[in-house]
Formats: sequence, C-alpha cells, structure tokens
Amino acid sequence: MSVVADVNVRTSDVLTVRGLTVTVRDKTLVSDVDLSVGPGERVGLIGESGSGKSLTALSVLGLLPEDVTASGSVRLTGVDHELIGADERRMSRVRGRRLAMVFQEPMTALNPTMRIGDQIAEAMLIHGTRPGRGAARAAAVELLERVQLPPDTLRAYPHQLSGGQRQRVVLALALANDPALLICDEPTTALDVTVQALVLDLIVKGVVARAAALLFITHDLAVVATVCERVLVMYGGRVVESGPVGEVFTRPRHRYTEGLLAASDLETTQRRLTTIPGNVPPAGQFPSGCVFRTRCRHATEVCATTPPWTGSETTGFACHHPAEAVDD
Ligand SMILES: Nc1ncnc2c1ncn2[C@@H]1O[C@H](COP(=O)(O)OP(=O)(O)OP(=O)(O)O)[C@@H](O)[C@H]1O
Repeated sequence: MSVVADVNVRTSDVLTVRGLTVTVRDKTLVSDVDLSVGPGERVGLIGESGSGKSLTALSVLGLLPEDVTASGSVRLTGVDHELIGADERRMSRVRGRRLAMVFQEPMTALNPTMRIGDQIAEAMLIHGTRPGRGAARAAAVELLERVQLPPDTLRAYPHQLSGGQRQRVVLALALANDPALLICDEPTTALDVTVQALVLDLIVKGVVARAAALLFITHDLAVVATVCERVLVMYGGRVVESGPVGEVFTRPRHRYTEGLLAASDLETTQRRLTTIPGNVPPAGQFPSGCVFRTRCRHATEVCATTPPWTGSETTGFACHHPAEAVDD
C-alpha cells in the first residue's frame, strides 16, 4: 500500500485506484498509488513537474505510451471490468462515455478538418447517447450554450477559435455523454489569465450539474484551492499526503507540501482565478455594508477597470472594497 493511503475509501466511489505502479523497463515512475473519487466530488492531484501526476491519469485513461506498463487496479463505477490491462476495444467504449478528459492543449482533442458541431454530434452518436443526428445537433447547441459559446460556433472550424474558446469546446465534448468521471490535466495552464477563471468556473459547473466526479491535475495550488474539495500531493511518484484542501493547505504534514505552499502566493493567485471579467455579482450577494454600484466613488474611478469583487456564481462572491472607499 502507498505511504499515505487515500483516506476517503468508500464503497460508492466513482473511481477506485489501488496499488497503481507504473514502470518503464526496470525503472519505477509511479509507485503504489491509492486514490478514490466519489460521486460529485472534486479531487486535486498536485505535485512538482515529474512527480507522476500525468502518468497516474494516463493509466486510468488507458493511454500510457507503449513502452510504459501499469499494474495494480483501476475500477470505474458502471464498468464491469478492470481498466488496467483492458484492451483498446474495451477502453475506447469507456473513454468519452463513462470517462472523459480535458488536457492542456485543446487542439490534441479536436479534429482540425471538422466543424465543431459535427465533432460534438459525432461524439454522442458514436456512443449512442442520442437517438439521431437531429437530437445530437440540438444537444450540441445546448452544450455550447452551457460553456458560453454562441450557436454559430457549431459551423466554425477549430482554427477559427481562440485558445479559450477551443478549450470550452473540448469541455463541451467531454461533457457531451454525461461521463461519471472527468479528468482534467492542466486544462487552463496554456490559457490567458483572463479566461482561466471562466474555464475553471465552467468545469466546476459542468461536473456539479451532472453530479460527476472530477480528478483535477495541476502544479498550481491556487487552482486546486479554487476548484477542489480534496487534494492528494505527489512527490517522486508517490502520494505523500492527502486530505481536505483546507486542512492540507493550512496544516501540511509533509515537508514537501510545506515547501510548495511557501513558494506560492495562494491568496493573490486565487483572487485572480476567481475574478471573471464581466461577471458582476448581483447586488444582494455583496456582504452587508457594501454599497458598491450605488454610492461608492470607486465605482466610476477604479472599479470600472479593477473589480473589487472576486468569485463566481459557483464559488460565491466576496467584496474586497475597503470600507473607507464608501462615499457618504
Ligand atoms: N514514456 C516515458 N519513458 C520514460 N520516462 C517517462 C515516460 N513518461 C514519463 N516519464 C517520466 O516519468 C516521470 C513522471 O512523469 P509525469 O508526466 O507523470 O509527471 P507530471 O507530474 O505529470 O509532470 P508535469 O507536471 O511536468 O506534467 C517523469 O520523471 C518523466 O520523465
């Protein structure tokens, strides 16, 4: 068993990984990883570059490079066979249906020669989750709306979209068949900071709306604090610490986690990540005493370009306007 077993082991888990070990030739890259994700739960996997996060995810997805071997057990709810060692025919039925993924670079998931609408519709038709092309296209429009893209995106080719728009299309594709588990591997790392918050918010909304489980891989602690409820810390191919995000980030038990936290400006970065441009909170959601938008002089000076609030509909809003900025 791993050094730190994932503490929340429950029979109803969507994903159950036990003793996962990944090797290449005689070298062990991931060692004895246990992890589980429950329905509706958002779990982060963090660690420095090379700590084994992506190989863990690729083992679950059955997408390891040919020379790399996984052993141990990976079980997914609703799938009656073991995923480790399953042949490609079985895995391709699981991927895109029970199990979906969003990687850092959206173009790897998109077909450059196909219109967006056809790609989303095809994802549904392949897995038989919609009765026909008409129903699939109607569902594609609805999915695009959910990720805040206009209906004419259906007719666009991937190269006609921005990086943030492409990643939202990939998210729509990933959610098209209502997967039980969504795996995201650094989904916002390549995006402009202004669209990172929006994409993170849409990921959380997408999984929450479906009560799906989320395994979110990143080296960015602020992203985990924004998105996840529980976190596992990897170091040198092993899980060295796990627990609720609030607990691990305020009382880290492992020296490596302490170092990670010391090196990150969590509060400032999280504030940036939860500030969605143009997403103004309803007046009722400001803390009592804040009169922003009605009486605050900064509403016309500073606030027009620098919003005093952070948050989203999913995470809730908080106002950071200093009390003395209120103009009586
Ligand atoms: N095909 C391979 N052959 C040999 N070594 C590999 C292979 N793929 C990955 N590795 C090694 O395994 C280790 C873990 O890699 P992995 O990609 O899982 O790290 P990671 O934590 O996801 O890092 P990053 O944050 O940089 O993506 C690294 O040392 C990497 O060099």
